[in-house]
Amino acid sequence: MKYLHIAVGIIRDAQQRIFLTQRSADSHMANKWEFAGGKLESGETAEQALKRELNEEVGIDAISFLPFMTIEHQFDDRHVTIDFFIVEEWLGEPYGREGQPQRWVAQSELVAEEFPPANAEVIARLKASA
Ligand SMILES: Nc1nc2c([nH]c(=O)n2[C@@H]2O[C@H](COP(=O)(O)OP(=O)(O)OP(=O)(O)O)[C@@H](O)[C@H]2O)c(=O)[nH]1
Ligand SMILES: [Mg+2]
Repeated sequence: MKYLHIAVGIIRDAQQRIFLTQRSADSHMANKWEFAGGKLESGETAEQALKRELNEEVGIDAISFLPFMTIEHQFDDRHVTIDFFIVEEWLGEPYGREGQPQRWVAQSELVAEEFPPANAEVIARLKASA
């Protein structure tokens, strides 16, 4: 069993829209929509990994972010711990820097089934507070 620690950013603009990217066809949870982020490298804190991943994947420099929730999820082949952060201040304009499809969605219109199952509780909480 693989144990992964992941940091992801829920990038939210002033109109309460959230920036999503689509996972590639050959990745775990292929074609699902996601919040940008990825695995902590050795020696990194979740905050450091978040900043690095947001720069690599969506081309922004995160200026301020707050912990939103931490989820543990058991997939068939891996156990993940995901630290979700709300990101509301950044430099640059987010885009799919690795060529991945992107879109902005109103927080109230997020659809849980479009994301990996590990995200269910996060989506429910975001919609409840929209
Ligand atoms: N980035 C991201 N990963 C998620 C989310 N929800 C979720 O279950 N995951 C899972 O968490 C893991 C994150 O890995 P990743 O593929 O983004 O990691 P990474 O950017 O370091 O990728 P790499 O090692 O392929 O370069 C995957 O198993 C992915 O399916 C989410 O909202 N965002
Ligand atoms: Mg990633």
